Amino acid sequence: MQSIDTYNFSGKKAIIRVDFNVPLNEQFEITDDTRIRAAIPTIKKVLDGNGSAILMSHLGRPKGVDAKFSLKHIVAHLTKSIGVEVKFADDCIGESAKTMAANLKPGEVLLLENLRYYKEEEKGDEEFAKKLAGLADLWINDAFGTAHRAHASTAVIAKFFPEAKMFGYVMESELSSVDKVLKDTKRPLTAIMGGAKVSSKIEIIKTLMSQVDHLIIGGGMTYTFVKAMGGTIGNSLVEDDKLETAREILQKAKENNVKLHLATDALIADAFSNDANTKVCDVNAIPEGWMGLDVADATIESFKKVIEESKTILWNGPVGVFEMDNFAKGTKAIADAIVTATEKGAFSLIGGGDSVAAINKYGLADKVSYVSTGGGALLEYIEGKELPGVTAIRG
Ligand SMILES: Nc1ncnc2c1ncn2[C@@H]1O[C@H](COP(=O)(O)OP(=O)(O)OP(=O)(O)O)[C@@H](O)[C@H]1O
Ligand SMILES: O=C(O)[C@H](O)COP(=O)(O)O
Repeated sequence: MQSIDTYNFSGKKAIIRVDFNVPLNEQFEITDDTRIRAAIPTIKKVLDGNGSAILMSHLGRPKGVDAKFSLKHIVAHLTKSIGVEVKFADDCIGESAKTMAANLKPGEVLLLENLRYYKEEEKGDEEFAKKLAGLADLWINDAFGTAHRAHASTAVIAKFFPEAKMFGYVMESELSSVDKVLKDTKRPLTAIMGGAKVSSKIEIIKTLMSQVDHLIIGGGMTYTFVKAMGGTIGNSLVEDDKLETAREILQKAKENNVKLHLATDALIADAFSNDANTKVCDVNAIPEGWMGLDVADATIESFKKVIEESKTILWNGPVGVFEMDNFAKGTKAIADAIVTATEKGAFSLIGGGDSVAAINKYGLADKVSYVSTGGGALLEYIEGKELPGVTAIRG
Protein backbone atom coordinates (compact mmCIF):
# COMPACT_ATOMS: atom_id res chain seq x y z
CA MET A 1 0.00 0.00 0.00
CA GLN A 2 1.35 3.45 -0.96
CA SER A 3 1.43 6.26 1.57
CA ILE A 4 0.71 9.91 0.87
CA ASP A 5 3.54 10.80 3.25
CA THR A 6 6.25 9.06 1.28
CA TYR A 7 4.97 9.13 -2.31
CA ASN A 8 6.96 11.25 -4.78
CA PHE A 9 4.40 13.55 -6.41
CA SER A 10 6.92 15.51 -8.44
CA GLY A 11 5.63 16.08 -11.97
CA LYS A 12 2.67 13.76 -11.31
CA LYS A 13 -1.04 14.39 -11.74
CA ALA A 14 -3.09 13.08 -8.81
CA ILE A 15 -6.83 12.54 -9.24
CA ILE A 16 -8.28 12.97 -5.76
CA ARG A 17 -11.78 11.73 -4.84
CA VAL A 18 -12.98 14.23 -2.27
CA ASP A 19 -16.41 14.54 -0.65
CA PHE A 20 -17.47 18.10 -1.45
CA ASN A 21 -21.12 17.23 -0.90
CA VAL A 22 -21.59 20.36 1.20
CA PRO A 23 -24.82 22.09 2.23
CA LEU A 24 -25.73 25.12 0.06
CA ASN A 25 -28.38 27.74 0.77
CA GLU A 26 -30.83 29.19 -1.76
CA GLN A 27 -28.15 31.59 -3.02
CA PHE A 28 -25.81 28.62 -3.55
CA GLU A 29 -23.55 29.72 -0.71
CA ILE A 30 -21.85 27.06 1.38
CA THR A 31 -23.41 26.96 4.86
CA ASP A 32 -20.95 24.49 6.41
CA ASP A 33 -17.52 24.00 4.83
CA THR A 34 -16.23 21.30 7.21
CA ARG A 35 -15.69 18.88 4.32
CA ILE A 36 -13.76 21.41 2.24
CA ARG A 37 -11.51 22.45 5.11
CA ALA A 38 -10.82 18.80 5.89
CA ALA A 39 -9.57 18.10 2.36
CA ILE A 40 -7.02 20.93 2.21
CA PRO A 41 -4.01 19.13 3.78
CA THR A 42 -4.18 16.34 1.18
CA ILE A 43 -4.42 18.79 -1.70
CA LYS A 44 -1.55 20.87 -0.32
CA LYS A 45 0.62 17.79 0.18
CA VAL A 46 0.36 17.03 -3.55
CA LEU A 47 0.99 20.64 -4.57
CA ASP A 48 3.90 21.09 -2.16
CA GLY A 49 5.44 17.91 -3.60
CA ASN A 50 5.45 19.61 -7.04
CA GLY A 51 2.47 17.61 -8.28
CA SER A 52 -0.89 18.80 -9.62
CA ALA A 53 -4.33 17.98 -8.23
CA ILE A 54 -7.46 16.97 -10.15
CA LEU A 55 -10.38 17.05 -7.72
CA MET A 56 -13.53 15.02 -8.30
CA SER A 57 -16.70 14.83 -6.20
CA HIS A 58 -20.45 14.46 -6.25
CA LEU A 59 -22.83 17.12 -4.97
CA GLY A 60 -26.30 16.06 -3.88
CA ARG A 61 -28.32 13.45 -5.71
CA PRO A 62 -29.00 14.95 -9.18
CA LYS A 63 -30.86 13.00 -11.80
CA GLY A 64 -28.70 13.88 -14.79
CA VAL A 65 -27.27 17.32 -15.54
CA ASP A 66 -28.83 19.95 -13.27
CA ALA A 67 -27.22 23.36 -12.69
CA LYS A 68 -28.50 23.38 -9.11
CA PHE A 69 -26.00 20.65 -8.31
CA SER A 70 -23.05 22.12 -10.21
CA LEU A 71 -19.72 22.10 -8.43
CA LYS A 72 -19.02 25.50 -9.98
CA HIS A 73 -20.83 26.88 -6.91
CA ILE A 74 -17.88 25.95 -4.75
CA VAL A 75 -14.99 27.11 -6.96
CA ALA A 76 -14.55 30.55 -5.36
CA HIS A 77 -14.70 29.17 -1.82
CA LEU A 78 -12.26 26.41 -2.71
CA THR A 79 -9.82 28.85 -4.32
CA LYS A 80 -9.81 30.87 -1.10
CA SER A 81 -9.39 27.78 1.09
CA ILE A 82 -6.46 26.34 -0.87
CA GLY A 83 -4.87 29.69 -1.70
CA VAL A 84 -4.40 28.62 -5.33
CA GLU A 85 -6.74 29.52 -8.18
CA VAL A 86 -8.92 26.51 -8.93
CA LYS A 87 -9.62 25.81 -12.60
CA PHE A 88 -13.02 24.28 -13.40
CA ALA A 89 -13.89 21.73 -16.09
CA ASP A 90 -17.61 21.79 -16.90
CA ASP A 91 -17.63 18.03 -17.41
CA CYS A 92 -15.85 15.28 -15.50
CA ILE A 93 -14.95 13.25 -18.60
CA GLY A 94 -14.87 14.17 -22.30
CA GLU A 95 -12.68 16.53 -24.30
CA SER A 96 -12.73 19.59 -22.04
CA ALA A 97 -11.75 17.61 -18.96
CA LYS A 98 -9.08 15.74 -20.92
CA THR A 99 -7.53 18.90 -22.35
CA MET A 100 -7.61 20.79 -19.06
CA ALA A 101 -6.09 17.83 -17.20
CA ALA A 102 -3.39 17.40 -19.84
CA ASN A 103 -2.42 21.08 -19.61
CA LEU A 104 -2.29 21.11 -15.82
CA LYS A 105 1.14 22.15 -14.50
CA PRO A 106 2.75 21.27 -11.16
CA GLY A 107 1.20 23.33 -8.36
CA GLU A 108 -2.11 23.74 -10.23
CA VAL A 109 -5.59 22.53 -9.25
CA LEU A 110 -8.46 21.44 -11.47
CA LEU A 111 -11.98 20.70 -10.21
CA LEU A 112 -14.17 18.44 -12.34
CA GLU A 113 -17.95 18.88 -12.67
CA ASN A 114 -20.32 16.73 -10.56
CA LEU A 115 -19.63 13.03 -11.12
CA ARG A 116 -23.29 12.19 -10.57
CA TYR A 117 -24.31 13.99 -13.76
CA TYR A 118 -23.50 10.54 -15.18
CA LYS A 119 -25.55 7.58 -13.97
CA GLU A 120 -22.44 5.49 -14.61
CA GLU A 121 -20.88 6.93 -11.45
CA GLU A 122 -23.37 5.37 -9.03
CA LYS A 123 -23.58 2.21 -11.12
CA GLY A 124 -19.85 1.71 -10.67
CA ASP A 125 -19.39 1.56 -14.45
CA GLU A 126 -15.91 0.38 -15.42
CA GLU A 127 -15.64 2.34 -18.69
CA PHE A 128 -16.55 5.55 -16.88
CA ALA A 129 -13.99 4.81 -14.16
CA LYS A 130 -11.38 4.19 -16.86
CA LYS A 131 -12.07 7.60 -18.41
CA LEU A 132 -11.59 9.30 -15.05
CA ALA A 133 -8.42 7.30 -14.43
CA GLY A 134 -7.08 8.34 -17.85
CA LEU A 135 -6.81 11.94 -16.63
CA ALA A 136 -4.12 11.22 -14.05
CA ASP A 137 -1.05 9.24 -12.94
CA LEU A 138 -2.32 8.21 -9.52
CA TRP A 139 -5.49 8.04 -7.45
CA ILE A 140 -5.97 9.32 -3.92
CA ASN A 141 -9.18 8.42 -2.13
CA ASP A 142 -9.96 11.06 0.47
CA ALA A 143 -13.77 10.89 0.42
CA PHE A 144 -14.55 9.29 3.77
CA GLY A 145 -18.14 10.60 3.67
CA THR A 146 -18.73 8.57 0.49
CA ALA A 147 -16.61 5.54 1.38
CA HIS A 148 -19.72 3.42 1.95
CA ARG A 149 -20.62 3.75 -1.74
CA ALA A 150 -19.23 1.30 -4.32
CA HIS A 151 -19.20 3.92 -7.06
CA ALA A 152 -16.93 4.39 -10.08
CA SER A 153 -14.84 7.17 -8.49
CA THR A 154 -14.80 5.80 -4.93
CA ALA A 155 -13.95 2.15 -5.58
CA VAL A 156 -14.01 0.84 -9.17
CA ILE A 157 -11.31 3.27 -10.36
CA ALA A 158 -8.82 1.47 -8.07
CA LYS A 159 -8.21 -1.27 -10.62
CA PHE A 160 -6.58 1.25 -12.98
CA PHE A 161 -4.00 2.25 -10.38
CA PRO A 162 -2.74 -1.03 -8.89
CA GLU A 163 0.60 0.55 -7.92
CA ALA A 164 -0.44 4.18 -7.46
CA LYS A 165 -3.42 4.40 -5.09
CA MET A 166 -3.49 5.68 -1.54
CA PHE A 167 -5.61 7.23 1.18
CA GLY A 168 -5.56 10.97 1.72
CA TYR A 169 -5.32 12.52 5.17
CA VAL A 170 -9.09 12.72 5.71
CA MET A 171 -9.42 8.98 5.19
CA GLU A 172 -6.41 8.22 7.38
CA SER A 173 -7.56 10.35 10.27
CA GLU A 174 -11.22 9.29 10.08
CA LEU A 175 -10.30 5.62 10.13
CA SER A 176 -7.82 5.95 12.96
CA SER A 177 -10.18 8.09 15.05
CA VAL A 178 -13.02 5.61 14.71
CA ASP A 179 -10.67 2.70 15.31
CA LYS A 180 -9.67 4.43 18.52
CA VAL A 181 -13.28 4.46 19.70
CA LEU A 182 -13.85 0.88 18.66
CA LYS A 183 -10.62 -0.86 19.63
CA ASP A 184 -8.83 1.19 22.18
CA THR A 185 -11.86 2.21 24.18
CA LYS A 186 -11.51 4.01 27.45
CA ARG A 187 -14.62 3.27 29.49
CA PRO A 188 -17.31 4.14 30.19
CA LEU A 189 -18.23 4.45 26.51
CA THR A 190 -21.38 6.45 25.89
CA ALA A 191 -23.25 6.74 22.60
CA ILE A 192 -25.75 9.55 22.12
CA MET A 193 -28.15 8.84 19.30
CA GLY A 194 -30.71 11.41 18.23
CA GLY A 195 -31.96 12.98 15.04
CA ALA A 196 -34.86 12.17 12.81
CA LYS A 197 -33.77 9.21 10.68
CA VAL A 198 -35.16 6.60 13.07
CA SER A 199 -35.37 3.69 10.66
CA SER A 200 -31.82 3.98 9.35
CA LYS A 201 -30.32 4.50 12.80
CA ILE A 202 -32.27 2.12 14.96
CA GLU A 203 -30.46 -0.82 13.32
CA ILE A 204 -27.05 0.56 14.23
CA ILE A 205 -28.24 1.01 17.81
CA LYS A 206 -28.83 -2.72 17.89
CA THR A 207 -25.17 -3.30 16.96
CA LEU A 208 -23.97 -0.68 19.41
CA MET A 209 -25.61 -2.55 22.27
CA SER A 210 -22.73 -4.99 22.39
CA GLN A 211 -20.16 -2.15 22.46
CA VAL A 212 -21.38 0.64 24.72
CA ASP A 213 -21.80 1.07 28.48
CA HIS A 214 -24.35 3.86 28.21
CA LEU A 215 -26.79 4.60 25.44
CA ILE A 216 -28.54 7.95 25.45
CA ILE A 217 -31.54 8.15 23.15
CA GLY A 218 -32.69 11.64 22.21
CA GLY A 219 -34.38 13.62 19.47
CA GLY A 220 -37.05 12.18 17.24
CA MET A 221 -35.80 8.68 18.08
CA THR A 222 -37.23 9.01 21.59
CA TYR A 223 -40.89 8.62 20.74
CA THR A 224 -40.61 5.28 18.97
CA PHE A 225 -39.12 3.94 22.22
CA VAL A 226 -41.67 5.68 24.45
CA LYS A 227 -44.55 4.31 22.37
CA ALA A 228 -42.97 0.84 22.36
CA MET A 229 -43.08 0.97 26.17
CA GLY A 230 -46.75 1.93 26.18
CA GLY A 231 -46.45 5.72 26.59
CA THR A 232 -48.64 8.31 24.91
CA ILE A 233 -46.73 10.48 22.44
CA GLY A 234 -49.38 12.73 20.85
CA ASN A 235 -48.24 13.84 17.38
CA SER A 236 -44.51 13.30 17.96
CA LEU A 237 -42.33 11.74 15.29
CA VAL A 238 -42.69 7.96 15.36
CA GLU A 239 -41.98 5.00 13.12
CA ASP A 240 -44.60 2.42 13.94
CA ASP A 241 -42.90 -0.37 12.01
CA LYS A 242 -39.87 -0.02 14.29
CA LEU A 243 -41.70 -0.52 17.60
CA GLU A 244 -40.64 -4.15 17.70
CA THR A 245 -36.99 -3.20 17.03
CA ALA A 246 -37.23 -0.69 19.88
CA ARG A 247 -38.52 -3.45 22.19
CA GLU A 248 -35.67 -5.74 21.10
CA ILE A 249 -33.19 -2.98 21.95
CA LEU A 250 -34.73 -2.48 25.38
CA GLN A 251 -34.44 -6.22 25.98
CA LYS A 252 -30.87 -6.34 24.66
CA ALA A 253 -29.91 -3.48 26.98
CA LYS A 254 -30.99 -5.60 29.95
CA GLU A 255 -29.15 -8.69 28.71
CA ASN A 256 -25.92 -6.78 27.92
CA ASN A 257 -26.05 -4.67 31.04
CA VAL A 258 -26.13 -1.47 28.98
CA LYS A 259 -27.57 1.51 30.80
CA LEU A 260 -30.16 2.96 28.46
CA HIS A 261 -31.11 6.57 29.13
CA LEU A 262 -34.34 7.85 27.67
CA ALA A 263 -35.84 11.28 28.17
CA THR A 264 -38.16 11.63 31.15
CA ASP A 265 -39.59 15.02 30.28
CA ALA A 266 -40.09 16.79 26.96
CA LEU A 267 -40.56 20.30 25.67
CA ILE A 268 -43.71 19.89 23.61
CA ALA A 269 -45.25 22.17 20.99
CA ASP A 270 -48.66 22.44 19.33
CA ALA A 271 -47.07 22.85 15.87
CA PHE A 272 -43.74 22.16 14.15
CA SER A 273 -42.77 25.81 14.33
CA ASN A 274 -40.54 28.09 16.35
CA ASP A 275 -43.63 30.21 17.10
CA ALA A 276 -45.74 27.32 18.40
CA ASN A 277 -47.14 27.29 21.94
CA THR A 278 -44.95 25.19 24.20
CA LYS A 279 -45.02 23.46 27.57
CA VAL A 280 -43.04 20.86 29.45
CA CYS A 281 -44.61 17.49 30.16
CA ASP A 282 -43.83 13.93 31.13
CA VAL A 283 -42.44 12.16 28.05
CA ASN A 284 -44.96 9.33 28.52
CA ALA A 285 -48.00 11.58 28.56
CA ILE A 286 -47.91 13.90 25.56
CA PRO A 287 -51.44 15.09 24.76
CA GLU A 288 -53.04 14.63 21.34
CA GLY A 289 -52.19 17.56 19.03
CA TRP A 290 -48.82 18.17 20.73
CA MET A 291 -45.37 16.90 19.77
CA GLY A 292 -42.04 16.58 21.55
CA LEU A 293 -39.46 18.84 19.92
CA ASP A 294 -36.75 18.98 22.58
CA VAL A 295 -35.71 17.37 25.84
CA ALA A 296 -36.59 19.37 28.97
CA ASP A 297 -34.62 20.28 32.11
CA ALA A 298 -34.80 17.05 34.14
CA THR A 299 -33.64 15.06 31.13
CA ILE A 300 -30.90 17.55 30.33
CA GLU A 301 -29.55 17.22 33.88
CA SER A 302 -29.52 13.42 33.81
CA PHE A 303 -27.95 13.23 30.30
CA LYS A 304 -25.32 15.78 31.32
CA LYS A 305 -24.29 13.71 34.32
CA VAL A 306 -23.81 10.56 32.22
CA ILE A 307 -21.85 12.39 29.53
CA GLU A 308 -19.58 14.22 31.93
CA GLU A 309 -18.61 10.93 33.60
CA SER A 310 -17.82 9.19 30.29
CA LYS A 311 -14.34 8.51 28.96
CA THR A 312 -15.34 7.90 25.33
CA ILE A 313 -18.29 9.59 23.65
CA LEU A 314 -19.88 9.06 20.26
CA TRP A 315 -22.57 11.56 19.20
CA ASN A 316 -24.81 11.22 16.16
CA GLY A 317 -28.00 13.23 15.80
CA PRO A 318 -29.29 16.30 17.68
CA VAL A 319 -31.60 15.73 20.66
CA GLY A 320 -34.07 18.38 19.55
CA VAL A 321 -35.05 20.50 16.57
CA PHE A 322 -32.03 22.73 17.17
CA GLU A 323 -32.52 24.68 13.93
CA MET A 324 -35.39 26.45 15.73
CA ASP A 325 -34.07 28.54 18.63
CA ASN A 326 -36.87 27.58 20.99
CA PHE A 327 -35.98 23.88 20.69
CA ALA A 328 -32.18 24.15 20.72
CA LYS A 329 -31.53 24.10 24.47
CA GLY A 330 -31.13 20.32 24.77
CA THR A 331 -28.72 20.01 21.84
CA LYS A 332 -26.63 22.94 23.11
CA ALA A 333 -26.52 21.32 26.59
CA ILE A 334 -25.34 18.01 25.09
CA ALA A 335 -22.63 19.83 23.12
CA ASP A 336 -21.50 21.66 26.28
CA ALA A 337 -21.44 18.44 28.32
CA ILE A 338 -19.33 16.74 25.64
CA VAL A 339 -16.89 19.65 25.76
CA THR A 340 -16.67 19.37 29.58
CA ALA A 341 -16.01 15.63 29.36
CA THR A 342 -13.36 16.23 26.68
CA GLU A 343 -11.67 18.81 28.89
CA LYS A 344 -11.57 16.15 31.63
CA GLY A 345 -9.75 13.78 29.26
CA ALA A 346 -12.50 11.92 27.41
CA PHE A 347 -12.24 11.14 23.68
CA SER A 348 -15.25 12.58 21.85
CA LEU A 349 -16.27 11.79 18.28
CA ILE A 350 -19.05 13.75 16.57
CA GLY A 351 -20.50 12.54 13.26
CA GLY A 352 -23.50 13.26 11.06
CA GLY A 353 -24.40 16.34 9.05
CA ASP A 354 -26.68 17.99 11.61
CA SER A 355 -24.70 17.11 14.72
CA VAL A 356 -21.61 18.62 13.08
CA ALA A 357 -23.64 21.68 12.00
CA ALA A 358 -24.79 22.04 15.62
CA ILE A 359 -21.28 21.81 17.05
CA ASN A 360 -20.11 24.39 14.49
CA LYS A 361 -23.08 26.66 15.21
CA TYR A 362 -22.04 26.78 18.87
CA GLY A 363 -18.38 27.32 17.96
CA LEU A 364 -17.30 24.17 19.80
CA ALA A 365 -15.71 22.16 17.00
CA ASP A 366 -12.21 22.83 18.35
CA LYS A 367 -13.20 21.69 21.82
CA VAL A 368 -14.14 18.11 20.99
CA SER A 369 -11.65 15.40 20.04
CA TYR A 370 -12.81 14.67 16.52
CA VAL A 371 -15.45 15.98 14.14
CA SER A 372 -16.14 13.42 11.42
CA THR A 373 -16.92 14.32 7.82
CA GLY A 374 -18.99 11.15 7.55
CA GLY A 375 -22.66 10.56 8.25
CA GLY A 376 -23.81 7.25 6.78
CA ALA A 377 -20.20 6.19 6.15
CA LEU A 378 -19.26 6.72 9.78
CA LEU A 379 -22.23 4.72 11.03
CA GLU A 380 -21.56 1.85 8.63
CA TYR A 381 -17.91 1.74 9.68
CA ILE A 382 -18.85 1.66 13.35
CA GLU A 383 -21.34 -1.10 12.61
CA GLY A 384 -18.38 -3.14 11.39
CA LYS A 385 -19.40 -3.09 7.73
CA GLU A 386 -16.71 -3.15 5.06
CA LEU A 387 -16.54 0.21 3.26
CA PRO A 388 -15.89 -0.18 -0.50
CA GLY A 389 -13.80 3.00 -0.55
CA VAL A 390 -11.52 1.54 2.12
CA THR A 391 -11.30 -1.94 0.61
CA ALA A 392 -10.39 -0.38 -2.76
CA ILE A 393 -7.14 0.87 -1.24
CA ARG A 394 -6.38 -1.68 1.47
CA GLY A 395 -7.61 -4.69 -0.47
N1 LIG B 1 -37.97 15.57 18.44
C1 LIG B 1 -37.73 15.74 17.16
N2 LIG B 1 -38.73 15.71 16.26
C2 LIG B 1 -38.48 15.89 14.94
N3 LIG B 1 -37.25 16.11 14.41
C3 LIG B 1 -36.23 16.15 15.27
C4 LIG B 1 -36.40 15.96 16.66
N4 LIG B 1 -35.20 16.07 17.24
C5 LIG B 1 -34.30 16.32 16.27
N5 LIG B 1 -34.91 16.38 15.07
C6 LIG B 1 -34.29 16.68 13.77
O1 LIG B 1 -33.40 15.69 13.38
C7 LIG B 1 -32.63 16.23 12.31
C8 LIG B 1 -31.29 15.55 12.21
O2 LIG B 1 -31.47 14.17 12.09
P1 LIG B 1 -30.44 13.20 11.35
O3 LIG B 1 -30.88 11.83 11.74
O4 LIG B 1 -30.38 13.55 9.92
O5 LIG B 1 -29.04 13.52 12.11
P2 LIG B 1 -27.59 13.88 11.54
O6 LIG B 1 -26.76 14.35 12.66
O7 LIG B 1 -27.73 14.82 10.39
O8 LIG B 1 -27.02 12.53 11.04
P3 LIG B 1 -26.75 11.98 9.50
O9 LIG B 1 -25.87 12.97 8.82
O10 LIG B 1 -26.13 10.66 9.75
O11 LIG B 1 -28.08 11.90 8.86
C9 LIG B 1 -32.51 17.71 12.59
O12 LIG B 1 -32.94 18.41 11.45
C10 LIG B 1 -33.45 17.93 13.78
O13 LIG B 1 -34.27 19.06 13.63
O1 LIG C 1 -23.42 13.27 2.57
C1 LIG C 1 -23.09 12.07 2.58
O2 LIG C 1 -23.43 11.28 3.49
C2 LIG C 1 -22.16 11.60 1.47
O3 LIG C 1 -21.70 12.64 0.67
C3 LIG C 1 -22.80 10.51 0.64
O4 LIG C 1 -23.92 10.99 -0.05
P1 LIG C 1 -25.05 9.98 -0.56
O5 LIG C 1 -25.79 9.50 0.67
O6 LIG C 1 -25.92 10.80 -1.49
O7 LIG C 1 -24.36 8.86 -1.27
